[in-house]
Amino acid sequence: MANVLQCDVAVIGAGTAGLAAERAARKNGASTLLIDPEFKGTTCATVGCMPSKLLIAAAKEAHGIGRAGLFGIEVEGVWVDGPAVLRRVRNERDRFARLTRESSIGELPQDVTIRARARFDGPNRLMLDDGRAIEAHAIVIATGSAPVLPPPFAALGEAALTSDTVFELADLPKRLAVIGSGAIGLELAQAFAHLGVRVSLFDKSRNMAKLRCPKVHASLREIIERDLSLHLGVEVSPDPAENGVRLRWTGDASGETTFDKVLVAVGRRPRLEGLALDKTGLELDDHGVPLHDRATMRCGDSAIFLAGDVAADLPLLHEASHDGAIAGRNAAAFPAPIETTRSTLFSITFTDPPLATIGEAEADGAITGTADYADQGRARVEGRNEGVLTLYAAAPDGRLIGADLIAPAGEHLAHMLAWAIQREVTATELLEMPFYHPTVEEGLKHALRTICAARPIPLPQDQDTGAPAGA
Ligand SMILES: Cc1cc2nc3c(=O)[nH]c(=O)nc-3n(C[C@H](O)[C@H](O)[C@H](O)COP(=O)(O)OP(=O)(O)OC[C@H]3O[C@@H](n4cnc5c(N)ncnc54)[C@H](O)[C@@H]3O)c2cc1C
Ligand SMILES: NC(=O)c1ccc[n+]([C@@H]2O[C@H](COP(=O)([O-])OP(=O)(O)OC[C@H]3O[C@@H](n4cnc5c(N)ncnc54)[C@H](O)[C@@H]3O)[C@@H](O)[C@H]2O)c1
Repeated sequence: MANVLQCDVAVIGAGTAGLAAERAARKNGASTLLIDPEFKGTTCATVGCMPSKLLIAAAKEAHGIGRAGLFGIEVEGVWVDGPAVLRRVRNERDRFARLTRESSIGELPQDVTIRARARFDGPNRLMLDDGRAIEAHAIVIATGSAPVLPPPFAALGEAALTSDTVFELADLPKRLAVIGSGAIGLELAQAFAHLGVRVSLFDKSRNMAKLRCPKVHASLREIIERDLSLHLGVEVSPDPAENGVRLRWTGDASGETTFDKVLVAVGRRPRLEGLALDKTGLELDDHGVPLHDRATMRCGDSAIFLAGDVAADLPLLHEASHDGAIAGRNAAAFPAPIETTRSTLFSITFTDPPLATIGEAEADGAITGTADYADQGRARVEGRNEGVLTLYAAAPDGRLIGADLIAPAGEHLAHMLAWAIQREVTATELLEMPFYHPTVEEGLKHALRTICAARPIPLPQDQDTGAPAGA
């Protein structure tokens, strides 16, 4: 039996979710094993959040210099050193990955980490690719997700990039096609465009980033079309060409052009292949993902839990980390279920300006209020006067339930709104809060007052209903 390891909780996958699950299970008194073939650091640090934000940071600097003329500042002789930009992205990325390995992974107790690939051999038993087996009281699956690369793009070889390979480029391409206008497509297409790459962005859908508010979508479209060539509602087919790729598109528009590289950002699939889920007896949904309860992350009435992107609920970093904490705690407490209230749904896409979707858009009798940032005081001062914010509130009291926005300082506005929505604050109550002048937060007042006027809901007593210059 030397080749059979025993533990209370086995966690498959040492990404953000798996590390959180192992930590939570151990903190709750369980003996744990954490299995990963590589332990190379998380997707976030190696090929996800951090390298993408590093590229965006470089793009922001380059774009800022281009805007200096607006303020009467002339800058000459500027050029983008592509290899240097990408070197910094990789150097900083490698530092984040190393710190993750040294702290989150390196400081785990001895004998917790198992360097192997796992698959199920029964609901409580795993087989490892090194020949060993693990028997566990409960098991957490935290194997993450991988980019989808449809066969016609896979056939292009090195000319087709995904988020796994794009940060390895030695230099910026001259002409780049980006397929998919979700979070990855929008962020990277705009960043490359701001770094001087000629970018075309394609999507088969007419709606970018699954946006709910048509006004916010129209504003996003206007902003994106300033930077690059946008083709929505098209089917794209690629062919290899000398030194690149020939793309043809048909649908709402048609055309063909040659690009040096194609970045494919058409979504990510949960990494479930090779896990032999058939040995678990779990019920799967249409996409092969085990049915599970987001309040406990437990799959049916089994001792198996999901955490992170593999659950395919909300493939976001803070959700992966929360999933892991919930799954690990519940796995340690198994079979006693501990229900957790999930936080307000919330995603930010780091375009310039940032785009965010928060909470719910629709409810019976939902009221909306919109703020336009095209002429908002502080936004105009900064030369960043563009964007739209739509707030959703529930009848009858104007409780805030959601928002869609693309706005200057949008990531900060989005946090403030997500926190207010989670606290079930009403439009009246938010208007009672102090608003400093001149700030982009003042732009919210118009949307909040529109919501109050729509019902009508009382405006706060003793508050001026006017507006200071440009607010
Ligand atoms: C380009 C990009 C940008 C992003 N930007 C953001 C952002 O700005 N903000 C945000 O919130 N989110 C962002 N995300 C999403 C975020 O990175 C993910 O939601 C998060 O990293 C998922 O973590 P995870 O633990 O589920 O998966 P991972 O970190 O991928 O961990 C899964 C682990 O499982 C291991 N594994 C797989 N199969 C097995 C097996 N059979 N046996 C053992 N181990 C296995 C893998 O080796 C891996 O270590 C971005 C993603 C991408 C791709
Ligand atoms: N800032 C962030 O939080 C951030 C950043 C990057 C990624 N992420 C996470 O990573 C996930 C994956 O990102 P993503 O952008 O790859 O996926 P996505 O699901 O967000 O968007 C994919 C897009 O590709 C389009 N598409 C699909 N097939 C296509 C085809 N054949 N031709 C043309 N268009 C096609 C879809 O219509 C959709 O608009 C996101 O859902 C997000 O959760 C988050």
